[in-house]
Amino acid sequence: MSTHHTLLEVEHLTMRFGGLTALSDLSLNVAAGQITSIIGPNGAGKTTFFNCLTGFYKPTEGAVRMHHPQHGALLLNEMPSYHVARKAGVVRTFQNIRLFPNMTVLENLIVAQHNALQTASRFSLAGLFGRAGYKAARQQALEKAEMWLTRLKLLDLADTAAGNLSYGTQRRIEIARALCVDPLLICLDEPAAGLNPRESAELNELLVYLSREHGKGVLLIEHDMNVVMRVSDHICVLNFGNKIAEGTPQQIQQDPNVIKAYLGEEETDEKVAA
Ligand SMILES: Nc1ncnc2c1ncn2[C@@H]1O[C@H](COP(=O)(O)OP(=O)(O)OP(=O)(O)O)[C@@H](O)[C@H]1O
Repeated sequence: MSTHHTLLEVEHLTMRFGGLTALSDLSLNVAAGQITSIIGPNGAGKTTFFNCLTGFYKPTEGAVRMHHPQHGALLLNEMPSYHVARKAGVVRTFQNIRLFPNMTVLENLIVAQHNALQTASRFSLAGLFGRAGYKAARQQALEKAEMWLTRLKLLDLADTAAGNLSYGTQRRIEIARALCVDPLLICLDEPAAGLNPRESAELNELLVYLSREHGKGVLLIEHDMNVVMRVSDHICVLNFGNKIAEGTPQQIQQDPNVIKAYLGEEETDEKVAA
Protein backbone atom coordinates (compact mmCIF):
# COMPACT_ATOMS: atom_id res chain seq x y z
CA MET A 1 0.00 0.00 0.00
CA SER A 2 1.58 3.30 -0.99
CA THR A 3 -0.88 6.09 -0.19
CA HIS A 4 0.81 8.71 1.92
CA HIS A 5 -1.95 11.30 2.08
CA THR A 6 -2.14 13.49 5.17
CA LEU A 7 -4.19 11.83 7.91
CA LEU A 8 -3.62 14.23 10.76
CA GLU A 9 -2.98 17.97 10.70
CA VAL A 10 -1.78 19.58 13.89
CA GLU A 11 -2.01 23.37 13.82
CA HIS A 12 -0.45 25.71 16.38
CA LEU A 13 -1.16 23.35 19.26
CA THR A 14 -0.43 24.79 22.70
CA MET A 15 -1.04 23.23 26.11
CA ARG A 16 -0.46 25.20 29.29
CA PHE A 17 -0.75 23.97 32.85
CA GLY A 18 -0.96 27.18 34.88
CA GLY A 19 2.37 28.91 34.27
CA LEU A 20 3.97 25.90 32.56
CA THR A 21 3.79 25.62 28.77
CA ALA A 22 4.08 21.88 28.14
CA LEU A 23 3.51 22.25 24.39
CA SER A 24 4.04 25.45 22.45
CA ASP A 25 2.64 26.29 19.00
CA LEU A 26 3.23 22.82 17.54
CA SER A 27 2.34 22.30 13.88
CA LEU A 28 2.86 18.91 12.25
CA ASN A 29 1.39 16.65 9.56
CA VAL A 30 1.11 12.87 9.94
CA ALA A 31 0.70 10.73 6.82
CA ALA A 32 -1.14 7.46 6.22
CA GLY A 33 1.14 4.50 5.51
CA GLN A 34 4.09 6.10 7.28
CA ILE A 35 5.75 6.02 10.70
CA THR A 36 6.10 9.44 12.30
CA SER A 37 8.14 9.56 15.49
CA ILE A 38 8.01 12.17 18.22
CA ILE A 39 11.25 12.32 20.15
CA GLY A 40 12.78 14.61 22.74
CA PRO A 41 14.32 14.59 26.22
CA ASN A 42 12.23 13.84 29.34
CA GLY A 43 9.54 16.44 29.93
CA ALA A 44 9.68 17.69 26.31
CA GLY A 45 5.90 17.45 25.89
CA LYS A 46 5.57 14.17 23.95
CA THR A 47 2.90 12.51 26.11
CA THR A 48 1.10 15.84 26.46
CA PHE A 49 0.87 15.88 22.66
CA PHE A 50 -0.73 12.40 22.65
CA ASN A 51 -3.09 13.46 25.43
CA CYS A 52 -4.17 16.50 23.38
CA LEU A 53 -4.89 14.54 20.25
CA THR A 54 -6.70 11.63 21.91
CA GLY A 55 -9.15 13.74 23.92
CA PHE A 56 -7.49 13.34 27.34
CA TYR A 57 -6.52 17.01 27.50
CA LYS A 58 -8.31 19.95 25.95
CA PRO A 59 -5.56 22.04 24.33
CA THR A 60 -5.26 25.66 25.39
CA GLU A 61 -4.90 26.77 21.76
CA GLY A 62 -4.72 25.28 18.29
CA ALA A 63 -6.43 22.52 16.36
CA VAL A 64 -5.94 18.83 15.55
CA ARG A 65 -7.73 17.78 12.37
CA MET A 66 -8.17 14.15 11.31
CA HIS A 67 -8.99 13.50 7.64
CA HIS A 68 -11.39 10.58 7.70
CA PRO A 69 -12.38 8.86 4.43
CA GLN A 70 -16.06 8.62 5.45
CA HIS A 71 -16.55 11.48 7.92
CA GLY A 72 -14.34 14.14 6.31
CA ALA A 73 -12.27 16.54 8.45
CA LEU A 74 -12.85 15.95 12.17
CA LEU A 75 -11.60 18.27 14.89
CA LEU A 76 -10.15 15.92 17.49
CA ASN A 77 -9.57 18.71 20.00
CA GLU A 78 -13.35 19.14 20.27
CA MET A 79 -14.16 15.43 20.70
CA PRO A 80 -14.40 13.28 23.82
CA SER A 81 -11.83 10.48 23.89
CA TYR A 82 -14.33 7.70 23.06
CA HIS A 83 -15.27 9.53 19.85
CA VAL A 84 -11.62 10.01 18.95
CA ALA A 85 -11.25 6.22 18.93
CA ARG A 86 -14.66 5.20 17.59
CA LYS A 87 -15.50 7.90 15.08
CA ALA A 88 -12.13 9.36 14.07
CA GLY A 89 -10.24 6.04 14.14
CA VAL A 90 -7.36 7.25 16.33
CA VAL A 91 -6.25 4.81 19.03
CA ARG A 92 -3.36 4.81 21.47
CA THR A 93 -1.36 2.66 23.82
CA PHE A 94 0.12 3.97 27.06
CA GLN A 95 3.61 4.02 28.61
CA ASN A 96 2.42 1.57 31.28
CA ILE A 97 0.71 -1.65 30.18
CA ARG A 98 -3.07 -1.51 30.60
CA LEU A 99 -4.28 -5.02 29.82
CA PHE A 100 -6.73 -6.94 32.03
CA PRO A 101 -4.16 -9.34 33.56
CA ASN A 102 -6.65 -12.02 34.66
CA MET A 103 -8.40 -12.21 31.31
CA THR A 104 -7.06 -14.35 28.51
CA VAL A 105 -5.37 -12.73 25.54
CA LEU A 106 -8.45 -13.40 23.40
CA GLU A 107 -10.81 -11.94 26.01
CA ASN A 108 -8.73 -8.75 26.11
CA LEU A 109 -9.21 -8.38 22.36
CA ILE A 110 -12.95 -9.07 22.54
CA VAL A 111 -13.45 -6.53 25.33
CA ALA A 112 -11.81 -3.92 23.11
CA GLN A 113 -14.68 -4.43 20.66
CA HIS A 114 -17.41 -3.97 23.26
CA ASN A 115 -18.83 -0.91 21.48
CA ALA A 116 -19.69 -2.90 18.35
CA LEU A 117 -21.08 -5.74 20.48
CA GLN A 118 -23.16 -3.45 22.66
CA THR A 119 -24.64 -1.74 19.64
CA ALA A 120 -25.52 -5.14 18.11
CA SER A 121 -27.17 -6.26 21.37
CA ARG A 122 -29.27 -3.06 21.35
CA PHE A 123 -28.28 -2.76 24.99
CA SER A 124 -30.79 -5.46 26.04
CA LEU A 125 -30.54 -8.95 27.50
CA ALA A 126 -32.85 -10.18 24.76
CA GLY A 127 -30.24 -8.91 22.33
CA LEU A 128 -27.43 -10.68 24.15
CA PHE A 129 -29.23 -14.03 24.27
CA GLY A 130 -31.19 -14.16 21.08
CA ARG A 131 -30.60 -11.72 18.29
CA ALA A 132 -28.98 -12.93 15.11
CA GLY A 133 -27.39 -9.48 14.77
CA TYR A 134 -25.59 -9.91 18.08
CA LYS A 135 -24.39 -13.40 17.16
CA ALA A 136 -23.04 -12.13 13.85
CA ALA A 137 -21.29 -9.21 15.60
CA ARG A 138 -19.74 -11.59 18.14
CA GLN A 139 -18.55 -13.85 15.33
CA GLN A 140 -17.00 -10.85 13.56
CA ALA A 141 -15.30 -9.75 16.79
CA LEU A 142 -13.81 -13.23 17.20
CA GLU A 143 -12.64 -13.35 13.59
CA LYS A 144 -11.01 -9.94 13.86
CA ALA A 145 -9.27 -10.92 17.11
CA GLU A 146 -8.08 -14.15 15.52
CA MET A 147 -6.79 -12.31 12.44
CA TRP A 148 -4.67 -9.87 14.49
CA LEU A 149 -3.48 -12.58 16.87
CA THR A 150 -2.32 -14.59 13.86
CA ARG A 151 -0.61 -11.63 12.19
CA LEU A 152 1.11 -10.63 15.41
CA LYS A 153 2.16 -14.24 16.06
CA LEU A 154 0.11 -14.47 19.25
CA LEU A 155 -2.49 -17.07 18.33
CA ASP A 156 -0.87 -19.87 20.38
CA LEU A 157 -1.32 -17.69 23.47
CA ALA A 158 -5.01 -16.85 22.89
CA ASP A 159 -6.21 -18.81 25.95
CA THR A 160 -3.41 -17.72 28.31
CA ALA A 161 -4.05 -15.10 30.99
CA ALA A 162 -2.44 -11.88 29.71
CA GLY A 163 -0.79 -11.16 33.07
CA ASN A 164 1.24 -14.41 32.88
CA LEU A 165 3.05 -13.38 29.70
CA SER A 166 6.37 -11.60 29.24
CA TYR A 167 6.51 -7.83 29.11
CA GLY A 168 7.34 -7.80 25.39
CA THR A 169 4.44 -10.12 24.60
CA GLN A 170 2.04 -7.96 26.61
CA ARG A 171 3.16 -4.97 24.55
CA ARG A 172 2.28 -6.87 21.36
CA ILE A 173 -1.12 -7.80 22.81
CA GLU A 174 -1.78 -4.12 23.53
CA ILE A 175 -1.04 -3.30 19.91
CA ALA A 176 -3.26 -6.19 18.72
CA ARG A 177 -6.04 -4.92 20.97
CA ALA A 178 -5.74 -1.41 19.55
CA LEU A 179 -5.87 -2.82 16.00
CA CYS A 180 -9.16 -4.62 16.73
CA VAL A 181 -11.04 -1.32 16.51
CA ASP A 182 -9.85 -0.79 12.89
CA PRO A 183 -7.90 2.43 13.49
CA LEU A 184 -6.60 4.67 10.74
CA LEU A 185 -3.94 6.07 13.07
CA ILE A 186 -2.30 4.19 15.93
CA CYS A 187 -0.39 6.21 18.55
CA LEU A 188 2.17 4.22 20.55
CA ASP A 189 3.71 5.70 23.69
CA GLU A 190 7.16 4.13 24.24
CA PRO A 191 6.29 0.65 22.95
CA ALA A 192 9.95 -0.47 23.07
CA ALA A 193 10.42 0.37 26.76
CA GLY A 194 11.57 -2.73 28.65
CA LEU A 195 11.91 -4.91 25.55
CA ASN A 196 14.95 -7.13 25.00
CA PRO A 197 16.85 -6.80 21.65
CA ARG A 198 14.90 -9.66 20.02
CA GLU A 199 11.54 -8.22 21.09
CA SER A 200 12.66 -4.77 19.98
CA ALA A 201 13.56 -6.12 16.51
CA GLU A 202 10.14 -7.82 16.31
CA LEU A 203 8.48 -4.54 17.22
CA ASN A 204 10.36 -2.78 14.42
CA GLU A 205 9.10 -5.36 11.93
CA LEU A 206 5.57 -5.04 13.22
CA LEU A 207 5.49 -1.23 12.91
CA VAL A 208 6.85 -1.35 9.37
CA TYR A 209 4.32 -4.07 8.48
CA LEU A 210 1.37 -2.05 9.84
CA SER A 211 2.33 1.08 7.97
CA ARG A 212 3.54 -0.43 4.68
CA GLU A 213 1.16 -3.39 4.33
CA HIS A 214 -1.95 -2.05 6.05
CA GLY A 215 -1.58 1.66 5.25
CA LYS A 216 -1.97 2.60 8.94
CA GLY A 217 -0.59 5.89 10.10
CA VAL A 218 1.76 5.16 12.99
CA LEU A 219 2.64 7.88 15.48
CA LEU A 220 5.41 6.80 17.78
CA ILE A 221 6.84 8.25 20.98
CA GLU A 222 10.09 6.45 21.64
CA HIS A 223 13.34 6.94 23.53
CA ASP A 224 15.05 3.93 21.91
CA MET A 225 16.96 5.52 19.03
CA ASN A 226 17.63 2.11 17.45
CA VAL A 227 13.91 1.78 16.89
CA VAL A 228 13.34 5.41 15.90
CA MET A 229 16.18 5.69 13.38
CA ARG A 230 15.45 2.31 11.80
CA VAL A 231 11.71 2.57 11.26
CA SER A 232 10.74 6.23 11.02
CA ASP A 233 9.80 7.93 7.78
CA HIS A 234 9.54 11.26 9.52
CA ILE A 235 10.73 12.53 12.91
CA CYS A 236 9.61 15.54 14.93
CA VAL A 237 11.86 16.63 17.79
CA LEU A 238 10.47 18.44 20.83
CA ASN A 239 12.41 20.21 23.56
CA PHE A 240 10.73 22.08 26.43
CA GLY A 241 7.45 21.96 24.48
CA ASN A 242 8.89 23.48 21.31
CA LYS A 243 9.48 21.78 17.98
CA ILE A 244 13.20 22.19 17.37
CA ALA A 245 13.56 20.02 14.25
CA GLU A 246 11.62 17.91 11.79
CA GLY A 247 12.76 15.66 8.95
CA THR A 248 14.05 12.26 7.89
CA PRO A 249 16.17 10.17 10.30
CA GLN A 250 19.30 11.24 8.41
CA GLN A 251 18.41 14.93 8.65
CA ILE A 252 17.61 14.63 12.36
CA GLN A 253 20.86 12.83 13.19
CA GLN A 254 22.83 15.72 11.68
CA ASP A 255 20.77 18.58 13.08
CA PRO A 256 22.87 20.73 15.45
CA ASN A 257 19.81 21.77 17.52
CA VAL A 258 18.95 18.11 18.12
CA ILE A 259 22.52 17.22 19.08
CA LYS A 260 22.54 20.17 21.49
CA ALA A 261 19.20 19.17 23.08
CA TYR A 262 20.35 15.59 23.64
CA LEU A 263 23.99 16.10 24.54
CA GLY A 264 24.01 19.57 26.05
CA GLU A 265 25.95 22.69 25.05
CA GLU A 266 29.41 21.70 26.39
CA GLU A 267 29.53 18.29 24.75
CA THR A 268 28.41 19.80 21.46
CA ASP A 269 31.21 22.36 21.58
CA GLU A 270 33.71 19.59 22.34
CA LYS A 271 32.30 17.48 19.56
CA VAL A 272 32.52 20.37 17.11
CA ALA A 273 36.04 21.25 18.31
CA ALA A 274 37.22 17.62 18.05
N1 LIG B 1 -1.48 17.20 33.98
C1 LIG B 1 -0.39 17.94 34.12
N2 LIG B 1 -0.34 18.96 35.00
C2 LIG B 1 0.76 19.73 35.15
N3 LIG B 1 1.89 19.56 34.44
C3 LIG B 1 1.90 18.57 33.53
C4 LIG B 1 0.77 17.71 33.32
N4 LIG B 1 1.10 16.81 32.34
C5 LIG B 1 2.35 17.10 31.97
N5 LIG B 1 2.84 18.15 32.67
C6 LIG B 1 4.15 18.76 32.53
O1 LIG B 1 4.34 19.03 31.16
C7 LIG B 1 5.69 18.82 30.78
C8 LIG B 1 5.73 17.84 29.65
O2 LIG B 1 5.39 16.55 30.17
P1 LIG B 1 5.23 15.27 29.23
O3 LIG B 1 4.81 14.14 30.10
O4 LIG B 1 4.37 15.60 28.08
O5 LIG B 1 6.72 15.05 28.73
P2 LIG B 1 7.34 13.83 27.92
O6 LIG B 1 8.12 14.40 26.79
O7 LIG B 1 6.28 12.85 27.58
O8 LIG B 1 8.34 13.22 29.00
P3 LIG B 1 8.85 11.70 29.22
O9 LIG B 1 9.78 11.38 28.09
O10 LIG B 1 9.57 11.78 30.52
O11 LIG B 1 7.63 10.80 29.28
C9 LIG B 1 6.44 18.34 32.03
O12 LIG B 1 7.06 19.45 32.62
C10 LIG B 1 5.31 17.82 32.89
O13 LIG B 1 5.64 17.90 34.27
